[in-house]
Amino acid sequence: MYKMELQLALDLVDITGAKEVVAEVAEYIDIVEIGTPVIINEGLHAVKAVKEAFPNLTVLADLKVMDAGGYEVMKAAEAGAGIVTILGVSDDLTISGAVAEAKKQGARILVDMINVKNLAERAKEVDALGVDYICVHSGYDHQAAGMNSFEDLRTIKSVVKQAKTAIAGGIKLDTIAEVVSAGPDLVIVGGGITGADDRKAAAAEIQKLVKQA
Ligand SMILES: O=C(CO)[C@H](O)[C@H](O)COP(=O)(O)O
Repeated sequence: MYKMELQLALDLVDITGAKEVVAEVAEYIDIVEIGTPVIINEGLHAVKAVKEAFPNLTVLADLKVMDAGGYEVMKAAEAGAGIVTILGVSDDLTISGAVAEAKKQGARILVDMINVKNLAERAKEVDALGVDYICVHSGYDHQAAGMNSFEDLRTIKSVVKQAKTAIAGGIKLDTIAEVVSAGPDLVIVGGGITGADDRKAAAAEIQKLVKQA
């Protein structure tokens, strides 16, 4: 049965803060992302700590790997990551190395298409490499310039045949309905939950819309 998933992205916290936020909203999310800034600051210890504290949640390590795909995936999976991110702009060898290692480790690969220029063409290529998710993403710098990835989601949905599709970047309560109606398999929300006055209520409301899809 088709079931859209919700991922909480944690970017601006340390390990203690990450565990506090997840404790508040765990019942509403399917996947918890340990964001790139957290891993830069804390290392893969953050992935390990969150997985140990919430063993029933899938933990995504947002490593945004660009090279040495197999090695990086191995280390993240050993720390407890169920999903690891690789950049779509990486070489095919990096992506296929990551996919092969993920298979060995029982983990999955999400390819982040941030800053990919030839989106439809690259999405087709990445799909053929056997990745699990292909994610369109407006990063913080794009968001600050008023951009989003809603149209990009439609583009990849029209060409991707095997992988699940995902969307990230600035999704909030006021845009979640539009995102959901475009039909991604995975919706990634960071600040829309972590920056809300009532994080639990925001997560509950976003989850409701995601699960109604
Ligand atoms: O990967 C990221 C930034 O590079 C973020 O985790 C992603 O954009 C989701 O966070 P937000 O909803 O706050 O934009």
